Amino acid sequence: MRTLIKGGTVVNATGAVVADVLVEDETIAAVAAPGVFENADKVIDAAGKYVIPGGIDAHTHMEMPFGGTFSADTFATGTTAAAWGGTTTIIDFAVQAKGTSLLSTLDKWHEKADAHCAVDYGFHMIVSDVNDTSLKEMESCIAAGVNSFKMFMAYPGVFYATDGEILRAMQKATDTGAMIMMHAENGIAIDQLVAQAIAAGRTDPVEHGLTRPPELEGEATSRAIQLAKVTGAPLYIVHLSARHALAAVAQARDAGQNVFAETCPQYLFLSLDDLAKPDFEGAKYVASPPLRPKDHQDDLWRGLRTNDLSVVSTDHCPFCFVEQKELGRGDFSKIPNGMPGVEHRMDLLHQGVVGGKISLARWVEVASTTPARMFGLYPRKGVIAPGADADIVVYDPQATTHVSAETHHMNVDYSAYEGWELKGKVDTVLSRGSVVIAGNAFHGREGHGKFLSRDLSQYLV
Ligand SMILES: NC(=O)NCCC(=O)O
Ligand SMILES: [Zn+2]
Ligand SMILES: [Zn+2]
Repeated sequence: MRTLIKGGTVVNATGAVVADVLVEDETIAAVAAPGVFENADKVIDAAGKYVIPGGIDAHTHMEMPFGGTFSADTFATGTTAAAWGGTTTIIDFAVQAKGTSLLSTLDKWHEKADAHCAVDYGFHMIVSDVNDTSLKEMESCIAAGVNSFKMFMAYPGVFYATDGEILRAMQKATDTGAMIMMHAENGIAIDQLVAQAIAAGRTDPVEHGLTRPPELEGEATSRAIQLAKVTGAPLYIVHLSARHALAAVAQARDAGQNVFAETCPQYLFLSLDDLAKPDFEGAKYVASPPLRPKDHQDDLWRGLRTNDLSVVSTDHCPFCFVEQKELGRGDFSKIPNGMPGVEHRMDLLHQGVVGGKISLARWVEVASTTPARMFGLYPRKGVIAPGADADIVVYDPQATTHVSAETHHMNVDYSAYEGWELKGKVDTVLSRGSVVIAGNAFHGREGHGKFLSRDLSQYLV
């Protein structure tokens, strides 16, 4: 099957050029000057549109157990929503429960995801129980294509790891060539602030933000960086939200350390003001780290330009407002942490292009190319080039995306961006050569997505 994507502006992380893209079966066969290829089984007219590598969302949580409930998207609904939004690969987190093994956890996540995903997917592993067995099992995870391990300096009693445990896991990562991903917030100090707020009767959602001050994200980020330096492990700070943490990352990078960081659209576009919305509405915006005062946003956009922030992922972790966020009415600490977003990352980031905050090429780089490189998928993913998987988005920069819970495809009853009109729209999406989105129709299928066994030899970008 030959598909020709004709006359679009092909945008890679290296720049843009008007070209035709020839797809043969699941793979990009050639990129050439317009008109070079004549015969194809199917022609997609991309004139006036961008032709970009499919988005890679390196941080999602489908069906994730949290706070006595599960995030609301299944792998089927979440990857379908991802496809609608131009994301053709997700990397989700398998979550080790304390007292269980990493390998049984991995089996469990395969059971949830295999044969259900609409686009390709991989896993990171959350290590919440560091001991001799689980450290040894990290090697088996790597052999099974999972070579990035998330640890938590937050959530004491749940996912929290002590500095000693982190140090041991980092040593293992250094020995095996794995990546440590860090949720960097000082959970011990935060828990005290949370208890004090509840005791004082301060129970509204905004307290979630006020009890997790940016200094405690900055402190934990610095501590993680020092532990990584001592052990020699590469470190990837997830969902960085605050300028304090960004400064620590920038300093380490300037000093030549292999420290990387991602931020998320919610930290670029939303703020503590959203958490402060009345009538419990702020619960929709409870995620950790919390939304910050608006003046952090300019620093994050600058970090994206300077590459101190290398990736934008969503941390998609949806909980329904009516039935799930409700668990924390009267006690903000019981609101399930997480926000929906997998469907709108590409469009939201495109607003950064429209507003002159990042270039077109940088949009593609932070949303697709760098996550591919960082997590061992490049050049199979993250680039429009011969030999790459034909994961391609035809993006119309002139059309408008209207965001609403009434029309989105995520399995959640609200949108954090309700009513926003975004400039630009996903027009057509190919996943390994198959058209999964065309105009306003979904042509994909549950089970089309394949598990991606990843190799981290490319992580130093
Ligand atoms: N971020 C969040 O609030 N929920 C998802 C779990 C995590 O990434 O820490
Ligand atoms: Zn986290
Ligand atoms: Zn997360």
